[in-house]
Amino acid sequence: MTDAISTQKPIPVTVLTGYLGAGKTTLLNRILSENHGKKYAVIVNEFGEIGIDNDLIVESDEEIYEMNNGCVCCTVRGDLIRVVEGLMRRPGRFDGIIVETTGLADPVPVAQTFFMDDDVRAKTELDAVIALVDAKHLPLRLKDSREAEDQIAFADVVVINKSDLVTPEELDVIEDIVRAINPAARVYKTSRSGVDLARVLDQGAFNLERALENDPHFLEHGHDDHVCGPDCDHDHHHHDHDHDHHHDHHGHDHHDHGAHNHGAMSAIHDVTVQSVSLRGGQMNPERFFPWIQKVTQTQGPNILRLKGIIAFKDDPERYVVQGVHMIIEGDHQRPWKEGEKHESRLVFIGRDLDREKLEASFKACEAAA
Ligand SMILES: Nc1nc2c(ncn2[C@@H]2O[C@H](COP(=O)(O)OP(=O)(O)OP(=O)(O)O)[C@@H](O)[C@H]2O)c(=O)[nH]1
Repeated sequence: MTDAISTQKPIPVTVLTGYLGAGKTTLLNRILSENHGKKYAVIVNEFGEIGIDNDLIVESDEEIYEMNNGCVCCTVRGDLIRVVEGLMRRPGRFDGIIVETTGLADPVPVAQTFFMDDDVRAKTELDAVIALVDAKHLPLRLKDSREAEDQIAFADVVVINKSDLVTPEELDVIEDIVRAINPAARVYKTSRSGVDLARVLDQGAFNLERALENDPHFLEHGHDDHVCGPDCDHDHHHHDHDHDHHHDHHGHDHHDHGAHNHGAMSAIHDVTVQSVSLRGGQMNPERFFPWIQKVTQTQGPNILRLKGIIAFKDDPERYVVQGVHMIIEGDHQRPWKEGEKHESRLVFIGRDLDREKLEASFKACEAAA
């Protein structure tokens, strides 16, 4: 038995990184939907406590493991090792592992995970770190977030996404910027994360030598304080330890691998980013749509990301709303399932958000009983 495991080919691991809203889940959904004959185990990590990301992943047979209680690049790294070790105990079940990190994560510690633990190191192989870039918002991001630049710098493959939102000239400038930050990466330009999957999966692209050139301490243990600090918790302002992750949807094999965050915040991460999670009942669309328009128009610069699942009164389907700064989009997702609670959830991630005001005005969009 042990021999059977030890002679197994290492499982390739793809890390999806990229700032909030750049298109990681869109790419993940393509990987899960396209007919490539392979099975992937997916590990998702998100920022914000009410677990909406998982609801935005397409239904598939794949097993999805979520880690919501902190950022994968710091507090939940031990969890990542445990999840991967658990997966390794079931050889043959899947062909690869995909890790979708939060938009605020530093990919370096995530990549290190696959070299740190002997067991994980023996059985997995970091295949490639893929960074998604939002072509429209990159210039802004480089001004306000070190994470955005770090993600590009460390990637093996950079997918410049949302090319539909910029002119061809602007897109060329974005490509130049990306190549200046990371001359070694393979770069693709897409909309809707429509890169050929053969260009992102099974790349054998992760280059340890380059990682060591960039950071000679890459393989050293106890390296955490390099970027994150041992106590880092992005969600520090407001984490209410709401562990209700709606485990039953999609019929996925969900595992809550939440690490509990203790202690003080590291000063190195972008501590100005906070999330505000709202819950409400059934909404009146005539109130909700003008409200969300107004919020994004007036507070757009501060809203790095918004996403929600809205229950409209008398609507048999769930409505998904998503946004990055002023750009929002929404659509029906699927019918409410029998017994599923018709409630609305909305998460804002950004800076200087007025929690009380958002809460009260969201509540005011509820439909009369
Ligand atoms: N216009 C346009 N919108 C896009 C494109 N790709 C994705 N989007 C939209 O951008 C929003 C964010 O996309 P996601 O794939 O959820 O981004 P993400 O990186 O997973 O976001 P986080 O997990 O919150 O960091 C969604 O509303 C997408 O539908 C694109 O190429 N063009």
